[in-house]
Amino acid sequence: MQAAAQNGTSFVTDETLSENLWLRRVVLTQFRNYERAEVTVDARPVILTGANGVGKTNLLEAISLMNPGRGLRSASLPEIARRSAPEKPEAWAVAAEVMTEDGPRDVGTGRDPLNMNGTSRERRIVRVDGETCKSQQALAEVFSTIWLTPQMDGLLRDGAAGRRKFLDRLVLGFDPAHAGNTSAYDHALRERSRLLKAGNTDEAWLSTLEDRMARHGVAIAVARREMTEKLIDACAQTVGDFPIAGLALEGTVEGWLDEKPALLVEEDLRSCLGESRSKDAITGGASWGPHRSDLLVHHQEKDMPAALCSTGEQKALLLSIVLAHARLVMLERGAAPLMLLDEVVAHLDEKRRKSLFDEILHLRCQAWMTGTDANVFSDMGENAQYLTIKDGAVFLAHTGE
Ligand SMILES: Nc1ncnc2c1ncn2[C@@H]1O[C@H](COP(=O)(O)OP(=O)(O)OP(=O)(O)O)[C@@H](O)[C@H]1O
Repeated sequence: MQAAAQNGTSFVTDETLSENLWLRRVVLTQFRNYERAEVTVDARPVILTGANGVGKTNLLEAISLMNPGRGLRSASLPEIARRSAPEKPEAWAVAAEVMTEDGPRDVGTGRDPLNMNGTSRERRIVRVDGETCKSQQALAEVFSTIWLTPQMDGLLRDGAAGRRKFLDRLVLGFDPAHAGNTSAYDHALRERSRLLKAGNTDEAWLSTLEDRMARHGVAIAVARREMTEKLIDACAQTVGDFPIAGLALEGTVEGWLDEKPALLVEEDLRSCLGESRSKDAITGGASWGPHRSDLLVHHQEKDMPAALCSTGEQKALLLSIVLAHARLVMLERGAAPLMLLDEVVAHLDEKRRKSLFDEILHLRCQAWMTGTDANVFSDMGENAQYLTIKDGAVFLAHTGE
């Protein structure tokens, strides 16, 4: 496999490249349109083609679920189960063999047939190397994944929630504990809102929840700040034909961290939450905390906020950030993250497409890329492997020219 960028200027050199990380086998059971499908591949990038609706995105979604969170569609557990009317949605599972520096690892996830209640409290099962794990964090410890999908096209234009989620996924690539902090914070925030809305003034319970929000919230803000700082440097060294994305993290808690140590910021957040109870009881949510922060993105060369850029320019900015992140993960964890690029390539012009392929090959990243037309991937030649999907089965298509 080719290991050097042809015309990129990546700061990841051949000396810093080490073992790569890749999926060798993925098995889907009762997952969306798949009754059972098995895919075995090598370390090269994977090109997935097929007609509309054959299940390309579903396969990427299955891979994305082998990470903490709700996957690339933010789906609920019952929604994913294969609907084969008149039966009701049931259990589903995804399993994979991941090749890592430490050898092959087995990861798996799915809906627990013994605990299917369809409520938000239902949790998916996570298994790593045959052991059932207490939290999804165990998945992030094995490998990290980053994705871009057509649903993310409005990410730089729409509300801040999507950008926070995007940034949190980038943080996870470095810090598996971030998954625990975000879910503990969200849980405490929801519980506090519920109590306040119900007019409950139980001081001890509210203080406990606000203490949790302060501790996990400041940990989230610290991690997001560190990630943004690293990304600012990495984005400045963009490769090939991608624009430089200027980044800034906007948020009150992040601002406090510029001025004082994390422990004092925790105290400030705790007391602000305590003081805003009556207001929050009326407005819902919480007036303070990292759930109100935003990742601001700017097109440096045009000196233009990303939201005012064209759809193609916004996509190029997002890819520029994702590639910068992959280079950072490569340097810090020794292997680039898995990349899931759904319907991304067809929308790039030829120069950018080539830059993307060069960087993917340079980083030895197993990128899974989908499209309806295999021709747009022809520059990959034999550096990639080609799969096609038909009638719920995945086949090896051809080896590229
Ligand atoms: N829970 C489910 N059970 C059965 N089928 C489902 C379920 N959820 C989605 N599907 C079906 O899976 C099919 C494949 O969807 P998917 O989004 O993966 O297609 P795709 O190949 O990416 O298509 P496109 O090229 O149009 O983006 C769709 O026809 C959809 O209706």
